[in-house]
Amino acid sequence: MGITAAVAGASGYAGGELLRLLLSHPQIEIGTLTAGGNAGSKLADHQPHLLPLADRVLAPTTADELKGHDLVFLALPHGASAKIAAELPVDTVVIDCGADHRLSSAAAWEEFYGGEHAGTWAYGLPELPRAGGERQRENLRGARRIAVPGCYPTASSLALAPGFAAGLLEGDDVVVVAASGTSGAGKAAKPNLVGSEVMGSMSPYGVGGVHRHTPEIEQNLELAGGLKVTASFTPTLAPMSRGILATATARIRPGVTPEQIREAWENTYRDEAFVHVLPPGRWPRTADTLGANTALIQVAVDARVGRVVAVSAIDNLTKGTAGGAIQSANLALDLPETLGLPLVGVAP
Ligand SMILES: NC(=O)C1=CN([C@@H]2O[C@H](COP(=O)(O)OP(=O)(O)OC[C@H]3O[C@@H](n4cnc5c(N)ncnc54)[C@H](OP(=O)(O)O)[C@@H]3O)[C@@H](O)[C@H]2O)C=CC1
Ligand SMILES: CC(=O)N[C@@H](CCC(=O)OP(=O)(O)O)C(=O)O
Repeated sequence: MGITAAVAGASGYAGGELLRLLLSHPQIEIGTLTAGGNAGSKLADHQPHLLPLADRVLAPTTADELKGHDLVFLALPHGASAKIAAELPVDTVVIDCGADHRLSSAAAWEEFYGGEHAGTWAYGLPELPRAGGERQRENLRGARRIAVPGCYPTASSLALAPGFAAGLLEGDDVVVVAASGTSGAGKAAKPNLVGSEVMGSMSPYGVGGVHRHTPEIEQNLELAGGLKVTASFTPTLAPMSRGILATATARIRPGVTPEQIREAWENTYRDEAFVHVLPPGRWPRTADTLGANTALIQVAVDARVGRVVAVSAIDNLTKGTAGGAIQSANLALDLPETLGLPLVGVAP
């Protein structure tokens, strides 16, 4: 028998995207599917696009239901995964799409999320360069507990990490402004997310350094550069269902040339299957990443102000959640990292 995977939170957006991708994964069989209040209903009531699984009945989200699989994906709200994971066998590969285990600093957790920190797991962003030359993927091979990054940190960290890894940027003045599609907020209805409020309008939220992805972006850039990073992060909501466009800037160190910047970005991702630095003059668009496990990146030097401007586009549900989760699962299970993951999106 092949590798079996359970998906907790199968009725949600992240769970639905996990299942869409797992349905075409050649080595993973889909096992138990669970939900919260919707346990007992059929998957088709929540994910009508997943026809091959339409008649599957959602089980309650308990460790007993999830046990007995090689792999468990948790696509649950923050705070729900730590308890479940603690009850699963230590040799089960558990991939948490939520935030509970992303941060290494308990103080940062308490400041931005509140409550007790549940502990730190291997961070699931394989392409992240680390000071010293390694990639984060080295920490994911054979791992049994993996924390999937937040969608904004995936886009923002991949955008700026090459400059930090090459020692070309100052860490004290990072600014990130990013726009997200509404699926980033999950399925639960929220008054500011109904169509009539979102259509034809863009709006900021979490302004003033309070969004909980801020310490995660800083943590990643610190790993890449080996120096302290402080970032100002502002998220905005865009009238689209999927996609993130992050514009990230930082001060360039004295004496660094535009050629060094270009070379650092191109060298960092030259051998990566999913992360692409576009040719000069072409800019990332969210539409070009839809449904694909890709991150598209471009970088420019704003010489007047001595800053680098890096832009990245991802699909928040694919590379930003479910695709990234499966990429990390492949590494944990010693499968080819790209197995079952789409490089090609849908257009227009
Ligand atoms: N959406 C995105 O772009 C991203 C999401 N994530 C993370 O993925 C996780 C899931 O997000 P998303 O799919 O968007 O959220 P949704 O609100 O769309 O789905 C949440 C899922 O969790 C289930 N659930 C809710 N409460 C409980 C509970 N108390 N116990 C058990 N199951 C419960 C829901 O079941 P039911 O239908 O029964 O309520 C549903 O299946 C979150 O941690 C989120 O932060 C990470 C990166 C990006
Ligand atoms: C548009 C929108 O609301 N997006 C979510 C981020 C989604 C995501 O990556 O995050 P978590 O796994 O950390 O929840 C937000 O800003 O809270």
